[in-house]
Amino acid sequence: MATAKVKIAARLRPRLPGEAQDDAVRVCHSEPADAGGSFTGIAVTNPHDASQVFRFPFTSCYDADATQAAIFEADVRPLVDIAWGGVTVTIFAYGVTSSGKTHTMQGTPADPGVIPRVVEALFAKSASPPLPGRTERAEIAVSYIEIYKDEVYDLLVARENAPKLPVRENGAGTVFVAGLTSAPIESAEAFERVYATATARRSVGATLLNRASSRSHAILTLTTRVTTTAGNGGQTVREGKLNLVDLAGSENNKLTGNDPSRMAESSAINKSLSVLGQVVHALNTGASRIPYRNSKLTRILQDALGGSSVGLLICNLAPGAKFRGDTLNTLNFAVRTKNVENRPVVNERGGSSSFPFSLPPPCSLLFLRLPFLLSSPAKRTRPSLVPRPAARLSAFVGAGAGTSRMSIAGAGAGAEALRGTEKVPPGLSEAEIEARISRMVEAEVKRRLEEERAREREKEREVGPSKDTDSVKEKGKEREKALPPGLSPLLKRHKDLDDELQARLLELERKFERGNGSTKEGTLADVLSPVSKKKTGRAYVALARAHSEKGDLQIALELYKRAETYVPDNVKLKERIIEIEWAVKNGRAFRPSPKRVRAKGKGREKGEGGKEKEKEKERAEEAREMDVDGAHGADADDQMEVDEVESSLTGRAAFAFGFGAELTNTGSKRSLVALSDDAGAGMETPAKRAKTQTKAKARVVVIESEEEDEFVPDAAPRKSRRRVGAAE
Ligand SMILES: Nc1ncnc2c1ncn2[C@@H]1O[C@H](COP(=O)(O)OP(=O)(O)OP(=O)(O)O)[C@@H](O)[C@H]1O
Repeated sequence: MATAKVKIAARLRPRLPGEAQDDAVRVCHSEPADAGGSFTGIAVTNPHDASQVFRFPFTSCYDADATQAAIFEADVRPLVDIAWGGVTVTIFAYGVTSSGKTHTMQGTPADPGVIPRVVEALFAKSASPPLPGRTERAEIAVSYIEIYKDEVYDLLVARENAPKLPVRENGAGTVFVAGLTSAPIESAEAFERVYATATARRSVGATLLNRASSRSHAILTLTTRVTTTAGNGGQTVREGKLNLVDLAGSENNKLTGNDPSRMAESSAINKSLSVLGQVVHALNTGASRIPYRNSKLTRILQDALGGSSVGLLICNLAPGAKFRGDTLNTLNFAVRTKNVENRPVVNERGGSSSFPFSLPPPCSLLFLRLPFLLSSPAKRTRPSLVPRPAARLSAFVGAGAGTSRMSIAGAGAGAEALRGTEKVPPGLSEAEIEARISRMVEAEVKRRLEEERAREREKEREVGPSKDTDSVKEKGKEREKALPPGLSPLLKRHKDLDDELQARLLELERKFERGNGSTKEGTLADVLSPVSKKKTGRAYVALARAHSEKGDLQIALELYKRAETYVPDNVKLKERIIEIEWAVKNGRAFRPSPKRVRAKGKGREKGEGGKEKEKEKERAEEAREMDVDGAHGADADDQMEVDEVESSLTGRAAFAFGFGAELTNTGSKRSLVALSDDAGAGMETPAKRAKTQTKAKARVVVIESEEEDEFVPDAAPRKSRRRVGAAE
């Protein structure tokens, strides 16, 4: 079956009144490129080094002057034709808050966006005459949901009557929203009325960046069913679908000025976008488990990412340095999404079609005549299409016929192991089933890690004198002895790394030297708990740092990339990788690592010894600065969960970076003070925010006076750092 990659279109919105004019983000159309040839795409000046420009090549790029019609004609209309032919098409608008997603998808009555234009195009198609000798009957229906704080609501139903809808999977593996209404529409005008009423129900709120900011993800689905009757009476039915998705924007809570209730929304938005980034990352790295189930958004969009849909990602960009960090995240997400491959199928029944017929989801077949605009909602019927839990679980653990995406390292055997461990009584809720599955996976991973450790210990016993000593001190000495030359001083300096982390470092170093890490790690990372992933990522970062200190940039790069497998959302890590890649590619020395900027006079130690101590702390804390954060040890799991949530709440953590960006040098300069705008997002309580603001002020002063500081770490204080500080 043919594959189709997700297409990307990038659109830069015009400056809004009050926004500063600068060239930080530019649309380039066939501009001369350094290596000859021409470049079309988006160019962004590196926030940390004005002499570098990141280039993101895209064939479809729209600058601030581009019209809604231009985007529709070039990128959307061809997809309408495809959907009409019986294929599922998903178009989603993605970008930071206030970047123009709703403007692009919805538009205004005077300047309609993608959605009204698609509807108009569908009705134009239904009115066009069929081929000679045939008759054609077209039916179009709409459904419309919003995902608000990870709950699904039907926007075609008045909110007070709209329950949270469950997301289900049918026997064919198709994910659908159970009980969702699907309203037939007879004309573009009828659609306008339904759409206007439904859109007014969408959760919208004011933030500092957008007076009408979407607080939910909205997915409008247009289902088309075209029945063609040939002269001999033979009939074919083609059913296509257009999912038009207006995602809520990732939010930097420093810029949005969100109050606590907005922050709760923001948290849900950023979390689901983070999962979206993880899904794309998992698809790109060929992971055996794609985390679709980690959010309703990704579960519902499953078909669009790695499924049977044709996809278009409209990447909305806000102009200027203020949004530059988010713009880079958006573009890197786009670069990664560009590599996601789908396998579209044509949904056609009857006749002599040579295409495979795939069963459409039950809801889209309903074409319910809905009384929702006219009569009492109590009379509405919501057919339950919920499969029996036991059946779903058996598919989940590999018993079904090819419908399961879930597997753990080692596939079949693991599935067997899981199957044997828990029986699922009928009548369990979805949440209970999920919880059981998580427990089983965790248990299985733990078992495997223990097995692996036992094997390692066995091997060590075989090859040399026993390293099993009673005291932790002696263990440490053994490790230092076993380290490759040049690394022992590193571990000495890293006194604050706990015993477990040191063991990991050693283990990872050995694995790396043996060159057997990569493929296995890809699968391990799939199944490790978030806490374990973070610990492993942190170990890799510390090791990478050691190699970069020795000047082994290539090895350091490799190790940083491995760290990324475990912590794919870590923005600072991605930035580090980009910087080293650039240094390696251009044969340059790697820049000094980012300094932790401290307020003058606070915690700063004088003299050479003080400086050295400070430097050591910086080295030891790099893993934490990389946001591979958290306290150490078994008792720290809660803390790490908190840190993980905090990290996912920052808009910057929400996206998976890719490395499609091409870096070039320019001679442009910019003010270092402006970095404070890009310094990253933090999701803070009011008390924490007050502290952060105080720190941020101090930081700006330091930046002005320390010209060599190019890197500003997140200002938000982290509990793990405080804990380390207390131990020092
Ligand atoms: N291409 C454009 N031309 C003119 N105005 C635009 C354009 N794109 C966006 N805008 C304006 O920018 C503002 C923010 O746009 P919009 O609400 O579409 O952003 P958004 O990405 O949907 O934000 P959020 O995620 O907060 O909902 C609006 O006032 C909108 O009218």
